[in-house]
Amino acid sequence: MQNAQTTQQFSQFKTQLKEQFGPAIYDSYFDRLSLVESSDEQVTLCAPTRFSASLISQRYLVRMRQMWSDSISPVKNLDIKGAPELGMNHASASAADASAPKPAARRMPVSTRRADQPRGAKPAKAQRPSFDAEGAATFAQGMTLDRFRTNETNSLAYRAAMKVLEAQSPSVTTIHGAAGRGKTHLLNAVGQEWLRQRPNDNVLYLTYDALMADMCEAFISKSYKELRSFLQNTDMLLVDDIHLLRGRKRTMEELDCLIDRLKSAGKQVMVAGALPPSKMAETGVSPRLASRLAGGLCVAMGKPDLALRTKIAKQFAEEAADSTGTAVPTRHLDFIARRCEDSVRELEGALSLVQVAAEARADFGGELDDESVRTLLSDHLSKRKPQATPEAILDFTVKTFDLAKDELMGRSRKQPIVRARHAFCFAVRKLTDTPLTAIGSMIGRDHTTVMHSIRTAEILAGSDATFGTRISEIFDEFGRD
Ligand SMILES: Nc1ncnc2c1ncn2[C@@H]1O[C@H](COP(=O)(O)OP(=O)(O)OP(=O)(O)O)[C@@H](O)[C@H]1O
Repeated sequence: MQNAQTTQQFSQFKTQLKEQFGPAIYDSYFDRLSLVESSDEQVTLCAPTRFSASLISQRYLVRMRQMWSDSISPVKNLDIKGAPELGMNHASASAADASAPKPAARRMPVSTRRADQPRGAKPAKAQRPSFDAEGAATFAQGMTLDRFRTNETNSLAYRAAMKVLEAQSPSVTTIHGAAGRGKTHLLNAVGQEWLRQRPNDNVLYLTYDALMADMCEAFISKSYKELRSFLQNTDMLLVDDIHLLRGRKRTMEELDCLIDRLKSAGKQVMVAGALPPSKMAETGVSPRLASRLAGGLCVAMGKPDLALRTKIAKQFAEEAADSTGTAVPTRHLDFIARRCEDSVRELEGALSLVQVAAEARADFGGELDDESVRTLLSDHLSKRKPQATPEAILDFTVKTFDLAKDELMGRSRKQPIVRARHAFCFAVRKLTDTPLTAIGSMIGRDHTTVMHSIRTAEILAGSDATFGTRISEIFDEFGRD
């Protein structure tokens, strides 16, 4: 903790600042300053953001240093740093021990991601902090490149991110896709990897909150010029959730100029949003900004397929097992990966719930059974069950057996194809009220063949584990357990 003397000195200093500059300037600039370090050599003050630190320094530093020396004690150097630079939470900076060693200075971006998220503990989407907390945040620790799983469904976005990191040519890269697909993760991963490779660079990670906080501050203190020069002093810019800026005319104008300037200066800019730039203007993003983005590389973050969801589920479970000692069985992971189709965030939510339930069971020496997992996730999953129609079951069956529709409907007697036909007939019969003749006509067979298929499927489901699993997958998909 600060000792009583330094606390008192700092409060005296703030009173003088108020008297000297008047309440309006005091409220805009000095009120949220806190003391980090105080010695004969050095006084360090902390402002909530790097922008406010740079603004106050440009305008008032010389006079502040003089005032400190005149009224508190002679000091060689007085500095103002943004909380992210100091690697500290501004809210806690005022309570920091002024005599404690200064945390190592880190070049941190203006970022709204909090740094204290445990690896793999929860869906890593961080809460959006308030203005006061803005300067405290940094990249989400768990959103690193090595934790980003890829396959063909997100390979375009991943490759584009690698190009940004290679920085061979100035570029503006936009990644777009629905919520929870991994755009923020990739942005955070690129920013962290960039800093790892180029530790002296200024990487600026802007989210809606961070940008609006800076814009507000610039508006209150009439300092758009300073904000501009602060933002332009960056080596690589990351902008998240750009679609949220819709309707914010002035902010979009500033951002458009910033991207233009950075691009002209040969810097890399990477942007994430819900929609492709070609559609952004329709939803209120300024046409200029949208067209600037459209002129760069635009790639979609695709919907994760089953293979990718399974990879992510395994990674999640391994990390959770490492930290808790409780491993969720693979069959539960497969079930969750099959059922959470739309977003990785939703997948992580379901995994978290099952992980906690598995840990709770383990506390009493038990294991989670299939029924418990289904019950646990029933709210979560029931709304997602597609309607069981013969056509939907046909589509899903060919996917499950990894066949083309033509093969299942054709004449081949090869075992995997015949088994897929049995599974299809069985599932349609059990899951719908479709008559045998109608099932038969879908696959070019008569009703006696369909009856035979259903009987064979019943026997195989009990005797052949692989076939049984595939039947369960079809039943899981359409909801009758
Ligand atoms: N390919 C992936 N590998 C590992 N984890 C992933 C992957 N994709 C997403 N995630 C995880 O899923 C969660 C949601 O991802 P993220 O926040 O990046 O989504 P988003 O596309 O930015 O969503 P929004 O548009 O709502 O901001 C995060 O915890 C993230 O780490």
